Amino acid sequence: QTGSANTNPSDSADDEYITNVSIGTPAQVLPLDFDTGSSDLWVFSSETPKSSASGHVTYSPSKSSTAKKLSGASWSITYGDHSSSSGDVYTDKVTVGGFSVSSQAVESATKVSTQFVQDTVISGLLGLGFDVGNTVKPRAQKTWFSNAANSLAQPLFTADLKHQQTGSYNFGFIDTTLAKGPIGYTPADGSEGYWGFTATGYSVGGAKLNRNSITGIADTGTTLLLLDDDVVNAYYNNVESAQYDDSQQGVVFDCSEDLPSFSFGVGGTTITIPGSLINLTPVSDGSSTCFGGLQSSADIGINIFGDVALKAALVVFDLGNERLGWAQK
Ligand SMILES: N#Cc1c(N)n[nH]c1N1CCCC1
Repeated sequence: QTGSANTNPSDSADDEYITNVSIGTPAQVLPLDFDTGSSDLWVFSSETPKSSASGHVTYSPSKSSTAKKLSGASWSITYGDHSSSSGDVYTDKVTVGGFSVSSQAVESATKVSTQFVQDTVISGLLGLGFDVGNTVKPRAQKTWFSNAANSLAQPLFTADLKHQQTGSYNFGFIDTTLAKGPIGYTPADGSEGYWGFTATGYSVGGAKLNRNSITGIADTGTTLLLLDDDVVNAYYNNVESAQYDDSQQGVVFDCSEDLPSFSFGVGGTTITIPGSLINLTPVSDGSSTCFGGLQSSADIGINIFGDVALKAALVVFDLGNERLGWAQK
């Protein structure tokens, strides 16, 4: 068995990607942010304060004949950007791309932070990280993918995110026609709950890859490519107008710049991010100053291959073999 779901950028900056998920009986369809960097499936619900839920599609367990309260269970999560949410837990049928998990932990939000209240295009997150990262207490719950894995044709999923176009999350199969190059596989470290891996080197503007390895995570829930300062500087030294903008909290440059590509080696293959994907968006509507898609990870303490990097590749999240596959597209 397999599943295939379309995913769409939330706005003109590809800030996040929205995927519809069916929860309960009859189906309640919620737009969720699929996040390989976390491991909770949580939603805005009938239990979310009305003022916070305004503008959001919500899940009502009382309207689902298959919903069951998970007695005594609670959850609370804080993300790296300091956004947070918490609440209680139900189990219900959850269908993604036509594949159903009959009893999935659906974490209902009784509290959500301002960032989520304001982000009305999503109704929550579907974590695709490792189960060790799940925040439900007293007993951690499995992710939707973890519950699905044994019934899928293969215990893997792929992410095909695109710039300003519809992409896909496929479950249980690899559609190699989505890629232009071979899939390079490398071991994945799930011990922290993330999909950790090591790139073997990098280069700017089509030069030969160096041998400076980069260890980081493949994270669909992060917009940017966040790397060490020495890598960021090596890149922007090639961008004449690049400067650090305190108010924007990042490197900006003239939108008219012809940006170099950024390449990294992984699993014996090379993934090249075209410069166009690194010109993320004007700092404000109509501005001729643009914000960089490559920024420093120094304040985070972990390198994050977020959507800017993922948009250049077909990425295979292979749980069965504890490995990540990257293919140029
Ligand atoms: N910060 C952060 C973060 C991350 N590294 N992966 N997913 C994240 N979020 C999902 C929703 C809010 C933040």
